[in-house]
This record gives sequence, structure tokens and C-alpha cells, in this order.
Amino acid sequence: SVLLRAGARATVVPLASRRALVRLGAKKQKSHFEAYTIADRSAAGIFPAPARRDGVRPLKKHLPEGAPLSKAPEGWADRWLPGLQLSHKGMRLLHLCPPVMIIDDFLSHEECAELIALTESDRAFEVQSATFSTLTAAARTSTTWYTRHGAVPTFVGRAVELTGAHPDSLEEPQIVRYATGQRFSWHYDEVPRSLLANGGQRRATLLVYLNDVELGGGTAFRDLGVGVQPKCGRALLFCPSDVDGTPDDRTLHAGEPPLSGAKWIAQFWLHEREYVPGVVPGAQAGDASAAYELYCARRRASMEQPSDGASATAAGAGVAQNI
Ligand SMILES: O=C(O)CCC(=O)C(=O)O
Ligand SMILES: [Fe+2]
Repeated sequence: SVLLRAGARATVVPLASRRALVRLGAKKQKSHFEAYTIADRSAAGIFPAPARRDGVRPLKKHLPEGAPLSKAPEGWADRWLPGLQLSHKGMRLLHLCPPVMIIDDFLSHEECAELIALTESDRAFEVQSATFSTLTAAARTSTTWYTRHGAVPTFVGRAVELTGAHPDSLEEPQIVRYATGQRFSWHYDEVPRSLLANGGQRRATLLVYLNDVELGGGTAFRDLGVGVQPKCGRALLFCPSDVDGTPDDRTLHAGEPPLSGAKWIAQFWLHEREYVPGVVPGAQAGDASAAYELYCARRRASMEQPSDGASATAAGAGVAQNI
């Protein structure tokens, strides 16, 4: 079923070769890529606006520095994520329609390190890009691991609190490593019609950067003029489709190659309806709800502990042990 899941990438548009991505700064190049001049990035990691594809018209300009969610019009999120927690700490809006948001410190550095370490354990299952469909293998050169929801209860809990989604609409968590120069070229996160029976369309992508990347490694939205620089613990949230599952072509995006060191990310996709996990051995319906309940129980337990003394420390360590 990994191959089936890989079919989800069948809509990939392999426009950019690795060389093209690395040469993004070439000013005379008459392609969309010239706008993604790595050297031109602002401190916030935002690209200058590229030319748009025919028929793709963002309704609002992006907000290069990001804006607090309080600036969004009333009812704005209803078209994508009606349950979105607009008051979530640290959330900034980079693009209004379609929405692109970042949340710094969504996971702690320790939680990020634990997700990376999970890939060394028998709880994560590595999938070589070469085993994905031909099209995807050409577009993606990174290494992917899938794991069960139960291995990452904190990530599940935070995702549910942020999006207001039912836990069982979350696909299996995915962890990806890009070695220097590896990338995932332009693509849509939407799933093809053949896979809609399991949970419907992907309504949201929640991507967390697990490490800082000094140079390159951004997530670029070609038609929105938005780029996001990896930062340890930073979440990126965007919506590959509307709430009714209509895919949004404006969300075409790419994972650029880190130019020094590796780049690690963890991702969740939120579906329209209940998604039954099937990629990882032993995964089953209800896994995500069970993980969410575990998260809630741990949170309650840590809140009941006195704020000082040995028992509080023990509770804290328990939470950190298993994200
Ligand atoms: O690595 C990134 O920045 C983007 C990854 C991505 O788009 C994906 O895995 O679908
Ligand atoms: Fe993607």
C-alpha cells in the first residue's frame, strides 16, 4: 500500500531539475524560477513574488512579514479549516487566500530531536524514494519514514488542538530527511481520485521543520510568492483543498534542497473524513484517537503535579519521553 500511497504524488509537475533549483538566482532565466533568488530572500525567508501560472490568481497578496491571525476577516477560516484555533500562540499568516500560516515553536527542540531519533528505531518504517511511483521518484530524492500515530502522541495532540480536526482524519505521520542537495520538486499535496475513498481529499498539510537549515531547504509556493525557511520547531500549515475537498492549484509547492547539512521535517495530512491508516504494519482505524487520548491524559497528569518537587520532574520527563 506504500506504492498505492505513492500514487498520491501522481500529480507532481516535475518542472524543476535539481540544477534549475540550485541556479534559481540566474536573473536572465525566463522562467518562474528566477524569482526564487536564494540570495534575495528577506530575513523571514520569504521569496519575491514570481510570475503566476495562467488561470491561477491568488485573491489577496501575501504578507511578506506575516500578520497575526487577528488581522484575518471574520469567518475567513471557514472555507478551509472551520475549527482552526485562531488564537494559537505564535501563529502568523503569510498568505490569506489560500491560507499559508507558520507557527514558531510549535514543537520544542527536544520534541523535534525525538522525532528524528524515532527514525533510528523499529517504530519507524523507511521507504526509499526509488520505491515510489516513477514520477514521484524523479521529483523526490529524499528519504521517507512512516510511523504509527501511537508513536507520536504529542504531535497528534498539537495537530488536533491547532486544526480542530477529528484525530482520525489525520493520515499516518511521515518523517522526511533531505541530505544536502536532495529535494522534492514542484507538486500538489492533493490525492488522486483513485485514493479518495479513504478519507476523501487532503484538506490541510501540517509540516514541522525539525532542524535549522542555514542555506536553502525552504518550502516554496511558486504561485503565491511565498517561501518558508526551515527553523527547528516551526510549523507550516496550508490547505491543498477547500473544506469541501476541491483541490486548490494555487498551492503548488516544492521542498528546496538544503545547500549545507541535512533538512528534517515531520508531516501530517488532514483529510475530509476518517482516514484508515494502512501504510505501517499493525496500524488500524482509531489509532489516532487513541494517541490523542494518551496526549490528553498525559497533559492532565502533568497539570495535576505540583509545580515544584521531584514528582513534577518525573511527570515532565514522562511527557518528553514519547512524542
Ligand atoms: O520539504 C518541504 O519543504 C516540502 C515537503 C512537501 O511538500 C511534501 O512532502 O509533500
Ligand atoms: Fe507537499
